[in-house]
Amino acid sequence: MNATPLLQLEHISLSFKGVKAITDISFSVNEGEICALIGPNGAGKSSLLNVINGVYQPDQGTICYAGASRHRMRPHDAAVQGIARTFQNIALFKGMSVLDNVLTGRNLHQRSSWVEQAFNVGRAPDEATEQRRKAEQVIEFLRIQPWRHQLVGNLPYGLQKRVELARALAAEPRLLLLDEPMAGMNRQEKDDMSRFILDTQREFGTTIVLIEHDIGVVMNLSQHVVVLDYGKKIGDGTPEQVRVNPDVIAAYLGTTH
Ligand SMILES: Nc1ncnc2c1ncn2[C@@H]1O[C@H](COP(=O)(O)OP(=O)(O)OP(=O)(O)O)[C@@H](O)[C@H]1O
Repeated sequence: MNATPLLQLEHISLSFKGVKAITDISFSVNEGEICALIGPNGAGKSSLLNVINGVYQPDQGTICYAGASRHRMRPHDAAVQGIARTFQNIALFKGMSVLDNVLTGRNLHQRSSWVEQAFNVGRAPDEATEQRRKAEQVIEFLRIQPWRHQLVGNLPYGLQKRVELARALAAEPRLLLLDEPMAGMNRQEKDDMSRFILDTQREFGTTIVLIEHDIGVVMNLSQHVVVLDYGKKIGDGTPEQVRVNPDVIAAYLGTTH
């Protein structure tokens, strides 16, 4: 991991029809680190991820990603520049196989035209082989080979979450945004997912920003924790620093969620 920020949010504010969801939030995420966003329900965590990948346009503030500053990031530019994400509610094609879902993560790496693809000529055949090879690599990495030809909708919830991670990884992201990757999982599934997230960081050097409610998981997994409450940042530091921050204890850690 190096200490160069890959992502810097500066004075980001966001409101929905006049109701403030995020107020003046600034923090940096270093290249290669795992940064957890925590905070009670409605604190603004998902909204912040949506600002980072350009789904929401902030009212104020600047996003600096990979050295370029902008007031907003457009979703397509975010994807092209290597920002991938998963969602709180799984966003997969339930009627498609695991492999086909993972292949959709490769779309941005497609260079052949639709005509070449339709007639399987020119660049299309070689490209299809390469896309398939990359998708299979990710499937192997996340140990979902046994289910690769099964329909995603038939898989248990924990596996579907892993397929969603596979699709995001297939895009070969530089910055991976994970919105509650362990929501609804049992302890064993959470341990497995934690291991896959750590393996992703180690194997590919991916920078990861994740939202997670399980404080034990957050403390074990992340090098950096940012705490939000009512749309404001109330903590920012290492897990150890955040754990003893009185504002955080009062607002979040001291309460049952
Ligand atoms: N599309 C929207 N339209 C209107 N209000 C919204 C919208 N999205 C979020 N909000 C509001 O913004 C605030 C922050 O919501 P957000 O979903 O970002 O919080 P969160 O910390 O991710 O919560 P949770 O842990 O429950 O997912 C909440 O008050 C929410 O009701």
